[in-house]
Amino acid sequence: MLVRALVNSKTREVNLEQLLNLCIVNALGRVMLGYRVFGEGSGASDATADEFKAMVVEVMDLAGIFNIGEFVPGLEWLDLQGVAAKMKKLHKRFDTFLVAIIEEHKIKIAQNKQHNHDLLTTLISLNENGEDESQKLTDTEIKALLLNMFMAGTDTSSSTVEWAIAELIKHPNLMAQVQEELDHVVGRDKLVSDADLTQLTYLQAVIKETFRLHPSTPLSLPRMASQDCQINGYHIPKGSTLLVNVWAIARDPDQWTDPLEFRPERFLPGGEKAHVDIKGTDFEVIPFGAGRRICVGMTMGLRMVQLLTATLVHAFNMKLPNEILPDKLNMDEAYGLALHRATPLIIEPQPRLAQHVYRT
Ligand code: HEM
Repeated sequence: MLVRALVNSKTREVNLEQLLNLCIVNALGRVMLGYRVFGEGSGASDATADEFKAMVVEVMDLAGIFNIGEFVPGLEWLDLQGVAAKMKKLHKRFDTFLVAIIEEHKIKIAQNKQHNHDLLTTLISLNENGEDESQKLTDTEIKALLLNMFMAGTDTSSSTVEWAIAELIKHPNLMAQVQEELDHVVGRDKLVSDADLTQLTYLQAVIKETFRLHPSTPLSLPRMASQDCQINGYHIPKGSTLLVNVWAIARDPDQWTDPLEFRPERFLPGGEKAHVDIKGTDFEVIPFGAGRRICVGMTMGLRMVQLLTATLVHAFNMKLPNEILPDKLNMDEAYGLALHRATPLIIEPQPRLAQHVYRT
């Protein structure tokens, strides 16, 4: 869908983030619901997709606001910035969206038309066939689970791909190395597939470096101390909210040489961090968190980011519009719970594979 949408794009300039969001929600939709959520897959603009995307972005922005009421509990009821009121409104919009999806699924199951082994079918069957009451999920719990997965999986994955592509455009020599590796491993007669990923060592290093410099949830997700404890000599009272600054940890000059430089080689054999992975066991880079509440979608998220980045770089050369030079590309970050680019990445894609590849 990604390649088709870019090749068929009516405009020369493409807003990559919008398109990536659509692809990722559709990929999550296929796992969770058994079908694509949006569009017929052509990548054409879709009002429902835009509405969903707007809701996800709004919730991330609202969650990232420094809400005075959360830090001065006496003021919470005043909702001075209107955050709670906006959240409640948004909740209603999400609820309508999800109720429609669940009802449609139930009808299909009742008519025996739901043959996929998707997550929602499993959740509904637990709801209906759970052996005792404690095993049954309510519709509210199912809605919460779906929302949790869609929310946690969409923006995080799409913004990482967008940062990876931006870094590669900014560093044409690195882009050339990734393309060379892809041409060597995959060739120019077909698209890269899931099965090729393990052989794409340089691409994997690029993705790790992207997660290091641009972790999609820079303060991870808030945790609450369940009991009084001491961390590094600091007393943490029970009930405190704790934020782990994943962004700062991965730029710590005591841990990383030239931490602000985008340098994938550090993760390659012989590099300073050759044995460091990003899956929660090496604490100097933990974009998916760590421990018992580590991201549940890590494997899928990582796979999507690798495959989408590889597909874009393999299938297209990418130019910036208006003759902007690569080294002038704006890399500023926007403020919010998720780490977005301050300005969306607009590209002019130019196909670079054999023509027949784009017709499949
Ligand atoms: C690039 C992609 C992703 C990144 C960087 C990411 C990052 C994170 C982080 C940092 C956390 C908090 C972990 C902690 O508290 O230690 C988290 C939690 C979570 N993620 Fe992801 N995530 C990604 C993709 C996904 C996907 C694709 C899904 C679903 C299919 C997903 C579902 C979740 C859920 C449900 C939680 C909450 C887990 C819990 O505490 O119960 N994530 N993610």
